[in-house]
Amino acid sequence: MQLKREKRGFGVLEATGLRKEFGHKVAVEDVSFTLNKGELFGFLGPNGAGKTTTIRMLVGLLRPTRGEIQVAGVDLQRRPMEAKRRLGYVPDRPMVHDKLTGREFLRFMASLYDLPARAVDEADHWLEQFDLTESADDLISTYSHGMKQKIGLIGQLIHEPEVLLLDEPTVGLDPKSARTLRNVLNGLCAKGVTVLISTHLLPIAEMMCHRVGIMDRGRLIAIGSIAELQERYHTESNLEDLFLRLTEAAEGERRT
Ligand SMILES: Nc1ncnc2c1ncn2[C@@H]1O[C@H](COP(=O)(O)OP(=O)(O)OP(=O)(O)O)[C@@H](O)[C@H]1O
Repeated sequence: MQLKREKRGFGVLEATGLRKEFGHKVAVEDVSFTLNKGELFGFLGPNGAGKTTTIRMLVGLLRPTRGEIQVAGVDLQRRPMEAKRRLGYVPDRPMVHDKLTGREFLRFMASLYDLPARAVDEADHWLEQFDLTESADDLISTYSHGMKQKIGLIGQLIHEPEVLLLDEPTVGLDPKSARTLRNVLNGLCAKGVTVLISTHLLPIAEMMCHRVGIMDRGRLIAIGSIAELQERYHTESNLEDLFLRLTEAAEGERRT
């Protein structure tokens, strides 16, 4: 399946030569990759590797110091509005408005994307799937962290993005919600949505993702399916062992 997808090679999200400097600090250095239509991509790396910085550049919240980003063929820097309509982004800390109810928040998100009011009614199935129907008319200030994560995600689904990026999406979710999230993401990919998730949960990434990319100290040090990485590094190790081996090897090379 995966090989077929890669041969088809329809790049929906393309990053070329991304670099981000914060003052003298280089947080991201020469990162390039292409994600295909319907692909579930795991973005991995130790703390401080540059994942969030890269994601924030990919969704247009941070301007790259250098490099280009194309979303479904649209240049994010030159045509930001057009590119951003095709994107959904759920940060690790939910960006939701405490003073609104869940349903009011969804109406607000629909208005940002100029969607008709019925788009919110059509989101009822998402509320149902994430067990939020009963609390949809409660103020978000009364929601738990996990509930805020879930309403934030639904707010990013109603404009039907072609590319969805989620930073640490399972943090704060109970086991049932985490499973629902996995099923929802698999369902979106089957419909052709491209999904990038950053996570430290390597068994989850191994189970869910078609390909993974491993960041370390600002650089993308490996990218491929688990089978491709095993072949490339002549091992049958699982993703956790591969991850530790690759990131420790990069550390060793820097020391020598
Ligand atoms: N606004 C900023 N100003 C200065 N340095 C920053 C800023 N944002 C990030 N950094 C630095 O850039 C590097 C990459 O950070 P980033 O948050 O992208 O890592 P990450 O891979 O998402 O880490 P984690 O897994 O811990 O969330 C870190 O060294 C961080 O301190």
